[in-house]
Amino acid sequence: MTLKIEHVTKKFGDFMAVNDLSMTVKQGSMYGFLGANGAGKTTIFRMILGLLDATEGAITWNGQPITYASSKHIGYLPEERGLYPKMKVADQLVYLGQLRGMKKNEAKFAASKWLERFEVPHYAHKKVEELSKGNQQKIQVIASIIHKPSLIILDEPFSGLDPINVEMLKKAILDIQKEGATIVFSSHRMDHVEELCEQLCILHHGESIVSGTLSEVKRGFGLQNVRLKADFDLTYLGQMDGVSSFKPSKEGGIFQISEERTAHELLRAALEKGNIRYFAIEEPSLHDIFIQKVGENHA
Ligand SMILES: Nc1ncnc2c1ncn2[C@@H]1O[C@H](COP(=O)(O)OP(=O)(O)OP(=O)(O)O)[C@@H](O)[C@H]1O
Repeated sequence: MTLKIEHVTKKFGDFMAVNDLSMTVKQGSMYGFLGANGAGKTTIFRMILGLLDATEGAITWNGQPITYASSKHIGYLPEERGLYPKMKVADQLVYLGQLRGMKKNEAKFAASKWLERFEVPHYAHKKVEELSKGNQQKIQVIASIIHKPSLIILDEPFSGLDPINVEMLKKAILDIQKEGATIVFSSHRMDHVEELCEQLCILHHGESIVSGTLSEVKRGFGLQNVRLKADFDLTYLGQMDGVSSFKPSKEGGIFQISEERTAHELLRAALEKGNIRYFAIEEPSLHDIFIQKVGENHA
């Protein structure tokens, strides 16, 4: 069961929201979409789910387009959260579970299990509107996974959650993946994608500007970071041959380099000047890659 997106384009009138996007998400993997506001993430999710028609191209799950009939096997956390504010939490989860083919008892059991897991069992009999935004978000996440879907699409699942709840949700998502689900999510947080996803794509104005496994993306970037801390100002080293950029930090700075020998030259040059307190060659973070690639493609 593979999710395949093949040469998909979406136009709204003359506006190109998604341009010739192709990708394959393997069964049981976790795929992350990164992109600035308006990059096209939600539009792609809606097309995957069949809520929007692609202008061109095809999207299939297990070889077939997703339709209402297959929706029992799909979980979706929409960007615009859509719970019934006046309905009680447990009643709502059971109702939504039943809509996706669960028996009432099964849905009740699953609802209480997830409410416990997300540490909100005491809200079961409260109306959704009485909950804080973050807790409503947790209920909405439960609503999208309660029926044990095999494909789960989460549009910014971490937004609005505090750090404790972010960790709780990450762990839950990883456990669901371990049980075999394929998970696709969007986020503005690079670290979440870096930590969770095997594959990712950076979208910019509806086009994929970087995609692949995390290690392919990092290797393909071609630059590494050298982090140096010293008792003196390192700015002058930013001019050295082989250094493509220098970012000063509190006690030193980060140099971007394309060849490892430049790292050793930097260290040697710095040691000639004075005392070095820290030296490390680091792979680029997704944050570095995002900033650089989106910057290069900025229209
Ligand atoms: N129904 C629509 N009609 C016209 N334009 C639309 C429509 N839906 C989306 N767009 C446009 O398509 C582009 C992509 O929007 P989309 O919501 O997919 O972005 P996104 O990456 O999810 O952004 P965000 O991170 O802000 O949620 C935007 O420029 C948006 O204005």
